[in-house]
Amino acid sequence: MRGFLLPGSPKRTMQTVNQPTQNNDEAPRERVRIFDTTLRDGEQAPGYSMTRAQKRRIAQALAELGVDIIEAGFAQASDDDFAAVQAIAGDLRGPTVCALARCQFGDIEAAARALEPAHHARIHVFIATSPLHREHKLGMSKAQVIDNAVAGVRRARELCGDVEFSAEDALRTEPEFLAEVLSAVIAAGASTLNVPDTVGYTTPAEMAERIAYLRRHVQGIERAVLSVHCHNDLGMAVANSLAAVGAGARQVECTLTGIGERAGNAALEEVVMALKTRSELYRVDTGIATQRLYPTARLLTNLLGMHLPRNKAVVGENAFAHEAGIHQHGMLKHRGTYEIMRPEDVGFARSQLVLGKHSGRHALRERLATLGHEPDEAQLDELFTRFKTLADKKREVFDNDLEALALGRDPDALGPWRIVQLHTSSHVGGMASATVKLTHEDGRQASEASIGDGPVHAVLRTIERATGHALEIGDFQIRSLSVGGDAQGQATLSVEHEGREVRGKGVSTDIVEAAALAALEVVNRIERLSAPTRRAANQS
Ligand SMILES: CC(=O)SCCNC(=O)CCNC(=O)[C@H](O)C(C)(C)COP(=O)(O)OP(=O)(O)OC[C@H]1O[C@@H](n2cnc3c(N)ncnc32)[C@H](O)[C@@H]1OP(=O)(O)O
Ligand SMILES: CC(C)C(=O)C(=O)O
Ligand SMILES: [Mg+2]
Repeated sequence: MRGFLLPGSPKRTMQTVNQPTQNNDEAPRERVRIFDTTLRDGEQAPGYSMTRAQKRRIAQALAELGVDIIEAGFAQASDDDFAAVQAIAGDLRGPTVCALARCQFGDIEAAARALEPAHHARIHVFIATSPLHREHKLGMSKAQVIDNAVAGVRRARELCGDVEFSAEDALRTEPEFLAEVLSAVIAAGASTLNVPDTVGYTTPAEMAERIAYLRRHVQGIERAVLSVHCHNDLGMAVANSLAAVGAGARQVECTLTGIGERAGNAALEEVVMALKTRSELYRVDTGIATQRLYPTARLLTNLLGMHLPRNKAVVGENAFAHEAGIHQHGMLKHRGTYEIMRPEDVGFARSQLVLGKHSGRHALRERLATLGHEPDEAQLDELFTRFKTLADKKREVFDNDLEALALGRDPDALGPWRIVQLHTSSHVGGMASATVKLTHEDGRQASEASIGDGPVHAVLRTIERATGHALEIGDFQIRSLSVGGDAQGQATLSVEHEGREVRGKGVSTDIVEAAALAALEVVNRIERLSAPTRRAANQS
């Protein structure tokens, strides 16, 4: 992990910053249920299909996160989706496990069968209510939609005590008709009424108005929980969900990192942290263990092989990282100047002050001090000039670079090791092998060969053997810097060495070569860092 821990007690600081202006902490808060549909609506989007084993692992993590309801799948969709719902229902004790079904008895009965092992089960039946869907998709009149909805809910209630009903495309449905459908399904036994903005069409003001309208006009609404399910086609899924909560909705349907149909669903972590951070406005609680948000999001993205944008709210790599000098100066004085949440509260270890070309002297001095260097003003000025020149070239300046600067060495120096030859071969279903020939600036040559689980693994092992440095890898990432057949791949590698982090970067059109260059940069940094110690040892 790059960056550094800011001084002072974070808890005390942030409490001061986020002092709610008109908060009456004595007043009882209502609970908003978090209904997670990562495994159903999230999975429905192209590219996010999951295996049964992956779904079980994510369901377990969602349970640990503290979600109230997990929509595990659509049992009628396929044998594997059925089996996934069934397995998750058997695995979990805490949260309610839910399965989606059309208003068709076959779907509802499949959902009930799959949910049999569940401690707490919910069948979620839906039918579209908007004119567009009624006329063009279902070919049903208003009366037929109501009949199907009521029959579906009744059948579900015969099989399960907890039934949710969704009026698909509710926000483009005539409000009076929507209220009529919802009144009918409450009478038929639904205890949760979901109001989906299926195509992400609504706005926060409109959503608040619709929820308020339903609270006034749906008969029996006091016996049911009103829920929202917002899509993000216009980027307003979270804002619309919050507006619904503000107007009285007490269940929010959402997905981790916002994956879902088209532009996705409301992102769970954003909804939860908005409710928590602005609790003086919403005055509700969720049962989410917010410290698990980042690890759970990481698990999902790793399992799906997805890449989150660095600026993703709450769980993105930059969510608590600061590079600009003015911000870093503010952060060093008081974290609240540029952070509205505590990184620890969402599962990050700490805030990061990343040193780059936008950084200033305050952050440079602070970082040098934590590395054991305390330059006077004139030395700092000189180091600062050299730091800016380096930052212009490198974009991000690591601790190793700063130490080299402080010790008067050239942080850009290559070597001592260089690659002379690199050869790898691999085939599907078998081991990979690598052969590497290296030269050292002291004249040594080293040639080694190794096998590994893949070509990158084989290359890293070969470099370890050739240079004699065991690399304890903390983090390894490969990302594409451009697109097309000749795209450049960038490998970044971070290694634990004698209690500190050493990082290396390699860029090539061949990702195996990029990984080799990154590993060699780490080895070279380790050797350059230990050079004075070695010299001193040789002299004594
Ligand atoms: C907004 C949402 O996210 S809704 C959930 C969407 N999720 C999915 O569709 C994923 C799972 N779906 C599937 O695996 C398949 O679509 C199945 C197995 C459910 C159905 O497959 P098929 O029988 O081949 O039907 P297909 O998907 O092509 O068409 C949908 C049918 O369901 C009907 N239908 C759609 N919604 C509903 C509903 N809520 N209640 C009753 N019938 C419905 C449609 O009118 C159409 O009927 P038709 O076959 O008589 O014309
Ligand atoms: C099935 C319903 C809840 C849905 O996903 C939607 O309308 O977006
Ligand atoms: Mg949806």
